[in-house]
Amino acid sequence: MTAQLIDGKALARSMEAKLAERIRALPRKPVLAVLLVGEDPASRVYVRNKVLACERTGIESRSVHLPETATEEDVIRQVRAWNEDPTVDGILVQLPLPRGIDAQRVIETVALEKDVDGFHVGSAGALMTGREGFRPCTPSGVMEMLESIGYELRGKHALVIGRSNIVGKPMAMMLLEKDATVTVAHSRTPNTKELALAADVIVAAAGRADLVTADMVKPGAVVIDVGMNRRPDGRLCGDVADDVRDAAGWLTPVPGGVGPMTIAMLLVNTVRSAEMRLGAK
Ligand SMILES: Nc1nc2c(c(=O)[nH]1)N[C@@H](CN(C=O)c1ccc(C(=O)N[C@@H](CCC(=O)O)C(=O)O)cc1)CN2
Repeated sequence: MTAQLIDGKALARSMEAKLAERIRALPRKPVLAVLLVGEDPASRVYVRNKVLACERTGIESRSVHLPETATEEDVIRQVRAWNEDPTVDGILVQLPLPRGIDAQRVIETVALEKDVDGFHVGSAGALMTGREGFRPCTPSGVMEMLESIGYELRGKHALVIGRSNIVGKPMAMMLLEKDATVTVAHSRTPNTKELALAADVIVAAAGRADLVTADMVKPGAVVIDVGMNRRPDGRLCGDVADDVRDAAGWLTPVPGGVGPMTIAMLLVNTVRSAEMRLGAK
């Protein structure tokens, strides 16, 4: 069996086109404020891709780039300024932040109604209790990808590998909300292979190349690769080994899978925030 690929880039582009239409119906462009701190090369790429996606869709992005030497107070001052600016609909602080800056404190400073990353504890609580709120972009993108193939999660066994606040935990909540039976494995889980072999859906989000191999995958399973790693030769790869193509039924590629969908969902959240602020929804 060769897995069918779920093309995240194509799905993201079709979502952008629909968003562009919604934006044209608004009295002004939605505004996304983007804060990058330091010189992390990957973060620079992601922020650039977000700004480009905003341009394609008709969202105004306002970027601020603070130096590596910026203090936590510098970062918080910038976030507070955007909180108070009524023309800003969404605030994004690119992670990771440089060492010495308490990322959680910065995230909690973002006004809940502008938390388009969905990382604020209030947004996390809303997700946990099934209430309305902004949801983290990567797991939301994964849910869109599953929906795009018409996958019915009810009663299925889903394994999430990774327990981060921005992917693993919210991913588990969203799968649970759709009536999947969810297991979360992590670095201390002794029997990840056994759990994976029993899973209909595997979401690999541990940040380790080749973590999921073909011998861990039930034939026909859906395998979602959230990993973003670099091989020693510089090539980008996910957490899922190449040979999984021969075992899975569906597979997301890296690049061109979950990454572009993460950005698309950020745009969705930003447009939704603008619509709420402008009374359009
Ligand atoms: N504030 C946030 N910080 C981080 C988030 C986030 O959702 N919000 N998630 C990750 C990084 N991330 C988004 O910022 C992200 C990662 C990868 C991609 C992407 O499109 N990747 C491309 C390949 C890009 C490349 O060439 O390197 C792909 O997969 O095709 C988008 C967003 C951590 N930080």
